[in-house]
Amino acid sequence: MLLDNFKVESPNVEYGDDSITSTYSYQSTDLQQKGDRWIARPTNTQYKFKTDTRVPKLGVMLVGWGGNNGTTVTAGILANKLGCTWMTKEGLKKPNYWGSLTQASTVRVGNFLGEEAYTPMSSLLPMVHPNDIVLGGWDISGLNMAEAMERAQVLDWELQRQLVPHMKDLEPLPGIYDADFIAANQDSRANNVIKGSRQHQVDTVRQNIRSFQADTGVDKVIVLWTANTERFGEVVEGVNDTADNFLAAIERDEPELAPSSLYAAACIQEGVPFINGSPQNTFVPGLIEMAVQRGVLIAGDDFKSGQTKLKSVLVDFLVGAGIKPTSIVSYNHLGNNDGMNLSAPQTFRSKEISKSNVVDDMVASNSILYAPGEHPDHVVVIKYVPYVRDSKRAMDEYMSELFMGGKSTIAIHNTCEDSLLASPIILDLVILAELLGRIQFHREGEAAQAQAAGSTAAARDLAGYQAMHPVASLLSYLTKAPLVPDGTPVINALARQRAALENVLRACVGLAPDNNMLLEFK
Ligand SMILES: NC(=O)c1ccc[n+]([C@@H]2O[C@H](COP(=O)([O-])OP(=O)(O)OC[C@H]3O[C@@H](n4cnc5c(N)ncnc54)[C@H](O)[C@@H]3O)[C@@H](O)[C@H]2O)c1
Ligand SMILES: O=P([O-])([O-])O[C@@H]1[C@@H](O)[C@H](O)[C@@H](O)[C@H](O)[C@@H]1O
Repeated sequence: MLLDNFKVESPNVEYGDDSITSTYSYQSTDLQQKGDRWIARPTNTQYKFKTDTRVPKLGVMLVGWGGNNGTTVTAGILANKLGCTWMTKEGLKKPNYWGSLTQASTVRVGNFLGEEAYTPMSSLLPMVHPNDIVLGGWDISGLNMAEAMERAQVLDWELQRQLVPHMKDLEPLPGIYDADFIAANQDSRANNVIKGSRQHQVDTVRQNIRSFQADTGVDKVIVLWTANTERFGEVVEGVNDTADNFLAAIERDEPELAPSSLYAAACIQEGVPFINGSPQNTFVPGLIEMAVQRGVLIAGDDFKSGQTKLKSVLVDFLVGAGIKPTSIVSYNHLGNNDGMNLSAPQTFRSKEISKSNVVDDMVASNSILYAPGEHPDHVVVIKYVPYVRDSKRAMDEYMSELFMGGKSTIAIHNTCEDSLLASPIILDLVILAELLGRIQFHREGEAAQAQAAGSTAAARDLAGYQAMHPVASLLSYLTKAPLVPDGTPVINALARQRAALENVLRACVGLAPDNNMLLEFK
């Protein structure tokens, strides 16, 4: 059963005019080693959460707006907003937001008279609705969104035809272009670029953001990178290793500053969240320091949309079942511009890294199966085959060792329009990033200590509440290579990632995590 009108009544939650406050008892475990024995002590920490329930008018500026993902997410929002339907050989199609965690997934609330009861994830806390998002952005290719949507060849023409009048006047702003960071085959489309020094480029992007907010009247802006995958940038001492060095390096026009990092620097200086949907190391140490100093949300890297998303489920299942994956080969070919850009070794390497590291946490979780330093063979292959366009063909082979010397081979073939997988993820990233910006918390005792210590206003408000850490690891479910605060665990297992996000949202309305024990029925 689906509960579409849902509210928690509890002494632990209060629904106010502009906020929801909750008291949450966070259970964890304190581990200590005593000789050759480990002692686990359950802990119980009282948290208070406060969620501002005033949902803003959200503006989203996409870097790479004219790409397959950018045009598809734009078209998807318009089709839903306009209620477009279109006929195909399979019959009438209607718009939806399937593939979006926030818009099309549910959360178990409990059991009613023996029937499991669920509510839409979007009903847990007030969130931006995708239909209300105002889009803009930059692209080094000057095509308007209607022309770019046609170039992308993702959506049925019967739908595109209806959307052309609504997209032909959507023009991408000139982008920051540096041929050294993407494949040479992208140069021919770079006809819409910001000329001049890197300082001028950053200043221009900052002005673009301010003008977009003023012209559209949006309350908040979030910028998301869905432009081409860049090569990994070098971390250079004195250039991009600290916030101050990064800003000075821009002024000196240092060449080893990637366009994606320049956009991010512009956003962080404008106090605008920046999300990286590609695998390159946009967030060099200097940018992370800048974001943390200024309390600006950053998140990434690389949308987790298809082959890797499945891998973060399958390997978790195998290792969790005590089966030992020993060889993982992930091959795919695709024919879109992303695939063309990835046909260059330096950009492919960025993607190879993000697609390969996704099993590390699961392998490390089971030392019964794996000796120290042991891990499965893991190969990633991506080939560019123009004919298949956006319809990626993924073939995976998982070999594992079983009971008594047995072997298992799982072979998977997976065909999908890559942009139809990524577009809902783009929506989730911006909707959840906006929501996280409205959630504050404090731990028992900390608020008083902070107030006594006269904590800086930026760190806490008068009631002692503080914002979530600017490095938004809660968005890990949506990324292949989760960006996490220094010294914190990188979790790739999809079920754990989803549980972390869902349980924080539940805590904000005073609901405990779903422990799945169903003791009432045992
Ligand atoms: N399923 C998916 O589609 C998926 C999954 C994970 C990651 N990604 C990543 O998302 C990104 C976009 O994918 P896509 O299929 O839309 O690619 P695309 O090539 O169709 O679109 C990228 C767009 O970015 C523009 N661009 C490149 N550099 C730019 C810059 N510096 N400034 C502004 N615009 C710039 C290009 O002109 C192009 O229009 C890629 O990096 C891809 O690896 C995609
Ligand atoms: O999300 P996923 O399917 O594992 O990975 C995808 C790759 O397989 C594909 O080759 C690439 O073009 C996409 O950008 C995406 O990264």
